[in-house]
Amino acid sequence: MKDGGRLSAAIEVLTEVETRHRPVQMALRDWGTSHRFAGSGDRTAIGNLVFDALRHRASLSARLSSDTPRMAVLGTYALTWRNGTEGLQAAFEADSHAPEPATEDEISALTAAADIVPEGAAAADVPAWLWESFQGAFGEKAEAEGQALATRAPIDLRVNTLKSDREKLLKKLSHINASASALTPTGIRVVAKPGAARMPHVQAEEGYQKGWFELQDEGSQLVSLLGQAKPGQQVLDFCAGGGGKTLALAASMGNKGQIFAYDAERLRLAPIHDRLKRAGVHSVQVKDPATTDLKELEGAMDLVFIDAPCTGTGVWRRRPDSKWKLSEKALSDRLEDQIAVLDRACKYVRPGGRLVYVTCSVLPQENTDQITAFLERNSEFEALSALEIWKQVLPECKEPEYVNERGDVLLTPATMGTDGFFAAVMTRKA
Ligand SMILES: C[S@@+](CC[C@H](N)C(=O)[O-])C[C@H]1O[C@@H](n2cnc3c(N)ncnc32)[C@H](O)[C@@H]1O
Repeated sequence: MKDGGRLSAAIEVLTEVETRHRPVQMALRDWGTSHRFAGSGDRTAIGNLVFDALRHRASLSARLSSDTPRMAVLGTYALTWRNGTEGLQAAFEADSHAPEPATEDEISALTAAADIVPEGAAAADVPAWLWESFQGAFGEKAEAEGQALATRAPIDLRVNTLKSDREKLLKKLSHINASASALTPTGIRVVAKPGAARMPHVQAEEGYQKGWFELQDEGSQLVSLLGQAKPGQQVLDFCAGGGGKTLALAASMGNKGQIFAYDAERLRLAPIHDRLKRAGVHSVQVKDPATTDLKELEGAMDLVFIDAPCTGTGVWRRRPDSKWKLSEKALSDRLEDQIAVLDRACKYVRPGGRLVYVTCSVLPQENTDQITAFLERNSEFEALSALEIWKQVLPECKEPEYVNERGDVLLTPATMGTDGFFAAVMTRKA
């Protein structure tokens, strides 16, 4: 396919996503199934156009004075991908599968857009109703933080130290331009490429199949380390889901001790069994909520790790469609979930043990405010400084820029090059 056909496909897919509210991955997959002639390069280019259009949906609408999927895709190709209106017109002319050629009005809007600088929520590509929260979190840097959340994310890998080491893996992965991560000692990064470029399929690598590494954002790796999980400890991963943090905790513990991996939704736990096997982890007991309660763990855990259900505003780079789907109702539901999870999970911490609360959100309501309210409700817990723990476990690493009075930390793409992650550490008074 040429670029004209790819533009046409991207408009079709984005229309499906926006008018029929289809999940973007599903809409892309269905398009691929009904257009079998499209090669993998075409699918990548179409996906990149759709994802980039979603990442910059608000700023494109403001700059182009149009909300249509067609203009969002044309704007992505001409402006974000820097092909210009000439490049766009050339793509129309060179391909009989191209969409309807751009009208004069469309070309003038695209030309004028180069000089239009949106402000506030639109400049930051943040939904307008969340702009106040963004400003609360970041003040003057709110626009820059929103813009960083609208960029493409790298592929981050966590070296599984139970089976491999970073030097060895970097050699094995040199053909995909993998390099050592800047912040974590066990991280490997493949930087994002622009335009229609394809990222490597790391799950096809021998090292992935053999469990030498896991796919995990560097921010997620860093907050896992703040648990300071040690060999021989008793740990409850209370919102274990697919087990990303469980695996990181097991590696920190050198496979020694016991991790109980629990999640309220048993289906979310399903992938964990294969992942544990592949990673060679044998220190984890999966606790199925349908068949077990956690009574015997009450007051007995050295560490309870809460990777809380949240709005996921910190991972908008990877899921740009979720940014525009998020509603006030969903935020208030997640806030309720977080209160329930904190109040339930804290019962399992032994006196003197630790409670770690993590979200992949940057909103103060889900982070600082949630911990302030928890500490007010539960006087037997007190805060520890996550920043001080950061300095102990990551002595070589740059420090997070956003740290609240308690020492809770917030990582962001703009400041740390990671997804957005918040972490607070507390202890049960002995
Ligand atoms: C952020 S996800 C966990 C991701 C996972 N830890 C990982 O690293 O792959 C949050 C999880 O919390 C779970 N959850 C929501 N409410 C819960 C509750 N009341 N008790 C326990 N888990 C809950 C959800 O099912 C979801 O799997």
